[in-house]
Amino acid sequence: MAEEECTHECGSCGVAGCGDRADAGPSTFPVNSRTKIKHVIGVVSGKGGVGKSLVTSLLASEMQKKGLKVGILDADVTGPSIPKTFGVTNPLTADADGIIPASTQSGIKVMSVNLMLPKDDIPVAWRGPVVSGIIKQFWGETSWGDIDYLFVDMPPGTSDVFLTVFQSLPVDGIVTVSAPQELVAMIVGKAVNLAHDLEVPVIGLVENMAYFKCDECGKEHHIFGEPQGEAVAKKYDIPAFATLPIDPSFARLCDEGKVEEYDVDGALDTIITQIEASGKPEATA
Ligand SMILES: Nc1ncnc2c1ncn2[C@@H]1O[C@H](COP(=O)(O)OP(=O)(O)OP(=O)(O)O)[C@@H](O)[C@H]1O
Repeated sequence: MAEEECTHECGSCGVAGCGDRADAGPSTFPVNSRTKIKHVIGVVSGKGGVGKSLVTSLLASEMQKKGLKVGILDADVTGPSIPKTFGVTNPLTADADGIIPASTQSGIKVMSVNLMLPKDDIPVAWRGPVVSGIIKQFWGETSWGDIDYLFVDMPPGTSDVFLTVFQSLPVDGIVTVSAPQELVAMIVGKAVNLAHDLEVPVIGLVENMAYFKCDECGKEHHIFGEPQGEAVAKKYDIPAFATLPIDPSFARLCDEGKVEEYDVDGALDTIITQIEASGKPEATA
């Protein structure tokens, strides 16, 4: 169910995305004067640890390599991993116009709560309304500049952050990430159905860790069971589908903060083509 239990006391309620609010709907949160974001793409997974942040990072890197202007809003506020994946450690700064996002080696702009903490191992244990407030700040108080595609790395599952982002930011569509286990596919179905409830198009499905290719025999082994992403994509009418292998170099490059150096060798092209094809003319003016 997409709806929160509503007390109808909007003034004291922090659930920014509640459908009963008078100000509900896309673009509820304004942007600052130095921001022009054309398209917003959410990256979601029904379950943690399936590679959602990796897929966000790879999609962003691939689109940046194509010459597009790309940003990442790390909405996984309690488990932020984007700065580490890109090796971004500089603390955020601000000027009179707003917060200045960090920049990766290739120029992807990044906003993440980890860039606001004095040490990156300090835990963030905040309730939903506070987390929603942070996302609002990342969206509205950041001087993003010109961005063609802003990727929003969502927390896993379908928490109230999901509602905040999808009802309050002008999201063009979502890319969902799964791994081959049946349970994960079932949980992805929940995220897809919620996106449908919120009228957010599902652009693509990436089945991560679909196989492991043996260096010696060249055979593909299905470590986590038979891939089922294609069937899941068909079942939910998701227009683009892609797979990524289990590749130890992903983990190594993420740990070293060098994810931009990975060459996906066209593996995400179907998703990228669909992202480019399905964008609304313009998300914010
Ligand atoms: N295909 C892969 N091959 C090898 N390692 C991978 C692969 N995909 C992800 N990993 C590794 O698994 C770990 C979890 O990945 P990631 O952080 O992207 O997952 P997540 O779904 O975003 O997790 P959470 O939702 O809990 O934040 C990372 O260390 C990442 O490098």
